[in-house]
Amino acid sequence: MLKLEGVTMNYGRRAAVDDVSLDLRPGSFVGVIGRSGAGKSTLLRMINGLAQPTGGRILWQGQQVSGLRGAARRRWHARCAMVFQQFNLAGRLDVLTNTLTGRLNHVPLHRSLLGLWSREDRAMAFAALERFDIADLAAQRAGQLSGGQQQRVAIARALMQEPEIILADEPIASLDPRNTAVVMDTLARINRDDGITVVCNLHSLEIARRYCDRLVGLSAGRVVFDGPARDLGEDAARALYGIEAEAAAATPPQEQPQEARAKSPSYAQV
Ligand SMILES: Nc1ncnc2c1ncn2[C@@H]1O[C@H](COP(=O)(O)OP(=O)(O)OP(=O)(O)O)[C@@H](O)[C@H]1O
Repeated sequence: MLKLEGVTMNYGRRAAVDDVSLDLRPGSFVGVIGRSGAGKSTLLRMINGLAQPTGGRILWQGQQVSGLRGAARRRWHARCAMVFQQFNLAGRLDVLTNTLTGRLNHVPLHRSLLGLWSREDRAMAFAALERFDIADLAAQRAGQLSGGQQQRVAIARALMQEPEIILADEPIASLDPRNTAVVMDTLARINRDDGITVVCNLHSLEIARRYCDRLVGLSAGRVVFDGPARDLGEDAARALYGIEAEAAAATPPQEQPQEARAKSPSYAQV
């Protein structure tokens, strides 16, 4: 169980996240929704430990994971992987190396610095890439891939951590509708097949409704909705998104033109 107890993040006198208490069941697929600035990213960053709450605490399986330092914090990072909107891959490195960096918390530093990955780690990385239909891209530079391919590499890298939770911060915000479906299907697969808890910040209400078994709606840092997607009525959704309601209800935006699209012959592969 991931438990948040009165979690708060103040920036100056302003609360980005305000007294949030939640119990998230292991193996669930939770969508965090709300308008821009509602506190979604801050909430995920606090769960992962990239930011420390100014109030309250976060527990995983009964153990406090907020306020950790040093090795304990690094161990929590390994169990709680993060996927970002902009993929955060090393664009000049090949796909296989990017994927292997997910093992950094499992191998001695000198081995990773020298690129001395074990045969087992390499096999694991190939298996992860194969699972997401991108093993044929293993030798390509990550920066040459399409957005959808890069996000699948980022998810493969996250899996290499052998995490219990994946936190995805707007993972589809830079993708076109087709890649949006591929990436969301990938997250749904690892949630369903591996039992990994997925907490996903989403701007699109339609996508959140389609994929998540539970929605948490934030407004000005506070939880204003918490329940199954089917319980979120149109009026509540409109109140949650305010003037962004039309955009949130629509299908996701078109992918931004990418440098990679022109350069990479593999773009057509998705
Ligand atoms: N490092 C920071 N310093 C000061 N204020 C911050 C910081 N990070 C976030 N905020 C503020 O906290 C509030 C919540 O931001 P956050 O990024 O969590 O929202 P969000 O719901 O993820 O928005 P978006 O969908 O636009 O990414 C915003 O008002 C933002 O300006």
